[in-house]
Amino acid sequence: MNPPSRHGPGGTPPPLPAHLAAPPPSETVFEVGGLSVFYGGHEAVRDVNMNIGARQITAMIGPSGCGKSTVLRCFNRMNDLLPDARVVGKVRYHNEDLYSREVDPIEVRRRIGMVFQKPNPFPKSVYDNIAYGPRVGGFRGNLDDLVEETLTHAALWDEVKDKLRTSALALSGGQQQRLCIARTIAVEPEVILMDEPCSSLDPIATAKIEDLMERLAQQFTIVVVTHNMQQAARVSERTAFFGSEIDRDGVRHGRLIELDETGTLFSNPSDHRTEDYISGRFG
Ligand SMILES: Nc1ncnc2c1ncn2[C@@H]1O[C@H](COP(=O)(O)OP(=O)(O)OP(=O)(O)O)[C@@H](O)[C@H]1O
Repeated sequence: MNPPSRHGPGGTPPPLPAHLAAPPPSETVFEVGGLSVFYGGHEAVRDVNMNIGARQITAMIGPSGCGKSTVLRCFNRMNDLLPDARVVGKVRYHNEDLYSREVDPIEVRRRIGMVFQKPNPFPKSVYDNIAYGPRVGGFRGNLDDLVEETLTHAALWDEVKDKLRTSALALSGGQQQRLCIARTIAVEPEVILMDEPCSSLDPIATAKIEDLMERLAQQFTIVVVTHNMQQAARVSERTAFFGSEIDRDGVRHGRLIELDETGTLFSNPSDHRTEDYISGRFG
């Protein structure tokens, strides 16, 4: 006997109330329009247009030198720190111009944290790596509690709870990277940018970071640059594929070729360059 249809005796779904019929509008955190970045006279990446949705992982993939890290650094104005870099176009964060004169880049980097390719803990104790940012930010609560909560959140507490006063540099590479992620979330950012966070780690340490990323994405918006396509496929909801083009005068610049839901981008890309890259024919 067939189980009773959830749609009622006729099997036809009743129409949904209007307010449920449309998918909820997803919140956009970053809106990028006509973004180009120059290093001196060299246009590293040209005319990028993309949106980043809240509380999901967006991966940026593509061959070396096509501008992924350059674009990632635009999301928290890290390119400001490079004297030669010039950013043209629009980067809006919650509908505010991130590059407006009124915006304080230090506050931008607190709200939009960054984790780098090579773990770079401060040469301080495990405890102080976490406590440093909140202390500088004037945190007035119980620091011990904050350190424990943050390390627990970063899935590191059990491994380091007896080493809180030990130098962070004595931890393994994978632990150091999770400590750097913990240090980033200790100041309660909204966004975490990750630039190839697993490239120096072994597969077990990589798996732990990927698990952590998935858990953190329930609370934080994550944008990750990765060379590892499997990693992009495993962790991200959306993937941006960057490639490059050569203009008439023979100069190469990076381009965003395609951005889509990760499943679609890998199974049914709309641009042949994406397909060539993911099938290993290029890059
Ligand atoms: N600080 C810099 N000064 C000058 N040129 C730079 C700088 N950083 C990057 N570039 C150049 O900008 C272009 C894009 O580099 P970027 O590092 O953003 O690419 P990428 O896609 O992240 O590469 P990779 O995957 O190798 O990290 C390259 O031609 C690179 O040489």
